[in-house]
Amino acid sequence: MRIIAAKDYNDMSRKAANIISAQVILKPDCVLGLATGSSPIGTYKQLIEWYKKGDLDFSQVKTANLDEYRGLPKSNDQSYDYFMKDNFFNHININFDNLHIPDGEEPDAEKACADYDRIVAELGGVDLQLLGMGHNGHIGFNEPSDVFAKGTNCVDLQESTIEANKRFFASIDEVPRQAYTMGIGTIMSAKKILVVVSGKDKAPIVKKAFFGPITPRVPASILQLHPDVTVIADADALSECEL
Ligand SMILES: N[C@@H]1[C@@H](O)[C@H](O)[C@@H](COP(=O)(O)O)O[C@@H]1O
Repeated sequence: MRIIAAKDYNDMSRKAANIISAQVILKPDCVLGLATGSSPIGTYKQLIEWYKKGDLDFSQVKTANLDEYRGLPKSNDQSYDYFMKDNFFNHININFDNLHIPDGEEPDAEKACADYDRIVAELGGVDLQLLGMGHNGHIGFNEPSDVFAKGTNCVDLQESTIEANKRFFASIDEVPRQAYTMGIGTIMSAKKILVVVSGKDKAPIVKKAFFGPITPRVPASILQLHPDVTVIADADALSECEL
């Protein structure tokens, strides 16, 4: 695991965008695993800027997103489908047929999860997986648990996650209670993983996840076992670690 110290959120975002750009330049038809949340927004902004300058071509890139709220229509501005279009896909020359996100509108959880596992398998796996991390160490929406989930699964969101995400909804009652998420097994099978993390509020979990014991109680801790993980964290997020 490489831990790269960034000065601040913008520096973290530029460094992460550089790594994604290199992936797209080296393999124009790569499969990017993408994430939502506030952590990767700056990375997407930077990639859009470089695309607009003519430095990047996404026309052959395929994507697979980590997760989606169960039961939220795609048209809802808090769905991850909407988020990805709004923050990234609508601004680059990506082919919309090549975009994949778990189907939050599919009420049959077993079907939604099996379909998504099949889609990711058909893509031939993920070349570069971008990840943020929740305050409890969740990746995608894989919440702390007794086991590491292998494939796509339907999760009950923890109170702390609902609390953290309520800022995006009109009220806490509107935050969905469940989500479909790519499993830890699938995340771990990505060829490369890039984690972006920033802010003082993430400092305790950064220490636990990347320097503590590997346990499903801190889902991101399993990344310590992956052969090619780069964590880009800003000074605040690293403030409790001795590097
Ligand atoms: N499902 C997403 C995760 O993929 C994301 O990593 C996490 C952290 O979000 P933020 O980057 O806003 O702290 O939030 C959500 O719960």
